[in-house]
Parts: sequence; structure tokens; C-alpha cells
Amino acid sequence: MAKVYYNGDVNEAVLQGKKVAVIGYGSQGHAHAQNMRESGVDVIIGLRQGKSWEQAENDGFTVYSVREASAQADLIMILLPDEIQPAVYKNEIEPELTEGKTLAFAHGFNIHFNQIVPPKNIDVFLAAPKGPGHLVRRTFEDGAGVPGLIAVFQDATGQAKEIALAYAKQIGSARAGVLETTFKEETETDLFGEQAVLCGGTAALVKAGFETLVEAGYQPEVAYFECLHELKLIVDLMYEGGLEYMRYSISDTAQWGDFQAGPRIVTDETKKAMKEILSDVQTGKFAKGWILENQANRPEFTTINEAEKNHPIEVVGRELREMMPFVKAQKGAVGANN
Ligand SMILES: NC(=O)C1=CN([C@@H]2O[C@H](COP(=O)(O)OP(=O)(O)OC[C@H]3O[C@@H](n4cnc5c(N)ncnc54)[C@H](OP(=O)(O)O)[C@@H]3O)[C@@H](O)[C@H]2O)C=CC1
Ligand SMILES: CC[C@](O)(C(C)=O)C(=O)O
Ligand SMILES: [Mg+2]
Ligand SMILES: [Mg+2]
Repeated sequence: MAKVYYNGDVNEAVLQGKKVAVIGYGSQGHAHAQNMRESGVDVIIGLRQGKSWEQAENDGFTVYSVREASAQADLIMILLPDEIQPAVYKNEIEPELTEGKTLAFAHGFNIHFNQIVPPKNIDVFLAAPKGPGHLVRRTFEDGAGVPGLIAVFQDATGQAKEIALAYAKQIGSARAGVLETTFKEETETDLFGEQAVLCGGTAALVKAGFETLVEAGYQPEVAYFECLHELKLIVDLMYEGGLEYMRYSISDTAQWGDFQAGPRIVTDETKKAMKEILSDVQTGKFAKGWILENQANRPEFTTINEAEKNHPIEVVGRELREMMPFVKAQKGAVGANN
């Protein structure tokens, strides 16, 4: 079994006396910054003027321009959207990367696909929580953590791995378990997982199930509860005890249906499509397409995004969630009931 690092395995002293600049205060940024501050780390925030700047100040952080925060910090964690990172890095971070500093990421995309090429005399690592930022924060507040990966790309000081582990501990990941990986493995598995299973695969499955029921004349509200709302409850059981615990909790009728129908839904064709998706990630075809889409100002992304917001499952879901105050998205977020 792979070595898993927990709190007791980590030497947090390597971060003592160091100033950490978290660049970006979005999903991951707010969680890393707040968790580290509560762990006793000296954290500042780097941003442009705007919504996040105001939020970070309201949350009690000292906020600087990205250039100024990078100048002041010993460790710079880049938590900007992947597609924005290369330009901000070139203009505002790279000029401040003096010898001995540390540059960090939560996802390996820009290093692995050569969109950011750091100088050789600094440490470069990633600390990637295996979960969405809002849960990185919420789980930490609950006294637990989201598991994470660390990887070292450059070790100029000889301490890069220790620093990466200490960082992972301070954001809460070592409460749940931290694995060492490479930038290549993190980038390729993360992109594959979010496309084929976690986001792309699941969203397509949920929509197809909903559409099948509604097209057959069933009420959209019933279809929503069956195919979307209840998915969380089923996944919670998998999260707690794997497929076996989920199957222990459901009826034997459901379990028999699971064994019979599952292989008819995820067929050899589906597996073939998954292999093609993985290949597009590995060859860089996906990355190239995403970079070009951004250079063209995201025409396809924007069109699909608008259409998806108006899908009947979203329309009925918004209405139903209004009636369930305990189902809360992060305040102010799209789809939130508050
Ligand atoms: N989302 C997630 O849960 C996960 C993300 N990651 C990785 O973490 C990194 C961050 O992703 P994520 O948290 O989703 O990002 P978000 O989109 O949530 O964060 C965007 C932040 O970047 C700021 N920003 C955008 N453009 C600029 C700019 N030009 N200059 C300064 N600040 C800017 C925004 O500020 P403003 O309000 O001004 O727009 C905002 O604070 C990525 O590498 C991603 O792959 C890894 C694991 C999970
Ligand atoms: C699953 C999507 C993710 O990879 C994540 C939350 O881990 C992301 O890039 O947001
Ligand atoms: Mg991920
Ligand atoms: Mg990802």
C-alpha cells in the first residue's frame, strides 16, 4: 500500500516564521487561507481589486496586489483559475521569485503542460486537496479534513517535500491522509476524474435519467428527487463505507437492480469513451483545446453554460430547493437558496 502521511508524520516547523501569500480568494483560496490562519500560519492574500478583495478584507486578511504579496512572501500558493495563471505569473509573480522562495499550486496543469516555467533556484510543489474548496473549509471547521496529494517539481532547498507536507497539514489534509504523487499523475488523474466520473459523467447520467422519466410522462419533481437529490444520499453511503455499505443500506430489490442494470448503462462503449478521454488528457489534446477556447474568449464554454442553466432539471430543482432550507449552497453562489 502507498505511504499515507497523517498529522503525526509531518514536521510543521519548516513553515514557522514563513509568510505565505495565497494568490486568489475563490473556492480553494478562501479555504487554504482561513484553514492556515487557524493553524497559526502568517497568511496574506494577493488579488486584483474586486469582489474577492473585499471578501478577503471582510474576513480579516491583509490584501495586496499579486505583485506586492509575491514580493513579501516566502511561499506563494497560486489559487487563481488555471487558465488565468500563466499571464498573472509572468507579469506579477515571476519578477518576485528570488532564490530560496517556494512556489506552490493546488493542481499541476500549468507546470505539467509547460504554461508556467519557474526559475531553477526555487522550490516548486503542489498540495492538492481531493475535494471542492468550500468543503476543504467546511470539513476543517468540523474538525476533520479533505485528503490531499503532494508532489515536488523542483527541490532547490532540499526541504521542498517537508514544506509541501507541512502545507498540506496546515490546510487540514493530513487529518484525513496525504499521498505523495507527481505533477503528471495529479494532473492527468484529476482531469480524467472530473471529466469522466465526478462532474462530466455524473452530470450526464443525472440528466439522462431525469429526461428518460420526464419524457415517459412522469412528474419532473419526482424525477428530480429520484435522479439528483437522492444521489447525494446514496453517495454519502459510498463515502462512509464503500459500495458494500451502500448496498447494505438499500433494499435487496435495489441491489438486484443495481447488479442487473449497471452493466447495461456503463457498457464496453462507455469504457472505450473513458479510455479516449484519458488519452486526450495524456497527449495534451484536452489542454490545448482548453487553452485555445480561452484565447478565443470562451465561445463554446459560454453557450453550453447558458443552455445548461436552463435545463428543466435545473428549473425544477431551483423551485424544490426553495422548500428545503436545510439544503444550502454557499451564500451568494449560483443556485443558492439564500
Ligand atoms: N475549485 C476547487 O475546488 C479545486 C480547484 N483546484 C485548483 O485550485 C486552483 C484555483 O481554482 P479555484 O479555487 O476553483 O478558482 P476560483 O475560480 O474559485 O478563484 C478565482 C479567484 O482568482 C481571482 N482572480 C481571477 N483573476 C484574477 C487576476 N487576473 N488577478 C488576481 N486575481 C484574480 C478571483 O478574484 P475576483 O473576485 O477578483 O475575480 C478569485 O478570488 C486551480 O488551479 C484549480 O485547478 C484544485 C482542487 C479543487
Ligand atoms: C472535481 C473537480 C475538481 O477537480 C475538484 C473539486 O477537485 C476541480 O478542478 O474543481
Ligand atoms: Mg480535483
Ligand atoms: Mg480539477
